[in-house]
Amino acid sequence: MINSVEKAAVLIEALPYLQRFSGNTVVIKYGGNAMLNDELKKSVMQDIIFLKYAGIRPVVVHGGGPEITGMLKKLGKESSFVSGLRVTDAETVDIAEMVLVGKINSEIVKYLNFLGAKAVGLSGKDADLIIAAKHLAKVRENGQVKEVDIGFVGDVLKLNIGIVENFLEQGYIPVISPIGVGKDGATYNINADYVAGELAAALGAEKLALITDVEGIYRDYNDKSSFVSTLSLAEAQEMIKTGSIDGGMIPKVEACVKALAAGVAKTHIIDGRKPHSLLLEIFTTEGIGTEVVKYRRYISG
Ligand SMILES: Nc1ncnc2c1ncn2[C@@H]1O[C@H](COP(=O)(O)OP(=O)(O)O)[C@@H](O)[C@H]1O
Ligand SMILES: CC(=O)N[C@@H](CCC(=O)OP(=O)(O)O)C(=O)O
Repeated sequence: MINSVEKAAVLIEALPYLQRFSGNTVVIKYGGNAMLNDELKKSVMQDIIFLKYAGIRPVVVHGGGPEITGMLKKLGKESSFVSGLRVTDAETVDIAEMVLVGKINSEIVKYLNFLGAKAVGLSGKDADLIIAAKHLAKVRENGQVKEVDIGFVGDVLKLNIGIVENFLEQGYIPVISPIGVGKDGATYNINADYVAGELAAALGAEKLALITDVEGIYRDYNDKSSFVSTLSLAEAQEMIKTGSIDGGMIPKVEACVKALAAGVAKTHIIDGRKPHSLLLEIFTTEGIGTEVVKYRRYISG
């Protein structure tokens, strides 16, 4: 057990971060792989509430990939992914919407409210928050990049961010599902990382934190000693090019790139399997995940 002096030291270590971030917006992407255990879910929810009561304005974007895959499986449909994105036919987009908006979003909202927040759920359809356009997946073949149609998968074309700003002004925690609506009237399934990156950019957030189920980024995913705690934007982009960042990590890094380019100060990839990883990353000097920053010389914090 830590003694009272050590307890006070932990609180004092947080002080400069509380001073710096109070009043600022932090976009948190809560990935489906970090929702699979009830204890950890509780720890993420508590961390979000902590941020709120520390004067920060949290905005939550959630995923739910494993739950969508599970529901599709129950209905006899196998899932397939191209460059980390789900191949989404008309039936799949309906199921994705039901799982994301009907189940996961409302569970998160319920949980945050139970813990003492005022949380409100939004899908990209509410007040036309997320206008989407069809995404063409990029596949590398024999050194060439090819575009592939993977169905009702969307990119964020435009965010009508006013509804989120209004809720933030009124003290709510907005909880957003990655479902968008196209100008063609179709519903689009959007990777939650992309939505989080775009929201962080549009809100002028201080930070983007992507909570997932790996420690952070490895230079070589098969070599766990190759963990990197800080990456520059250019290094991260190079790692996508060379293939050392692959699969579900691609949209995360692309989201970081989008946010950093728009002026977000720091982006973080955090291990949701570690209790209170969000608080540790934001309020301690060392942090515990990978931070992706515009330039490596950025002063830590
Ligand atoms: N270089 C890398 N470092 C860390 N993870 C990587 C890397 N390359 C690919 N990945 C993969 O990215 C996954 C995280 O993405 P994903 O499973 O989509 O998470 P989430 O559901 O949280 O969005 C990791 O579990 C890992 O398999
Ligand atoms: C197009 C696409 O891939 N959409 C994702 C949306 C959910 C998501 O992003 O969930 P995670 O964050 O848990 O991976 C999907 O269908 O799985």
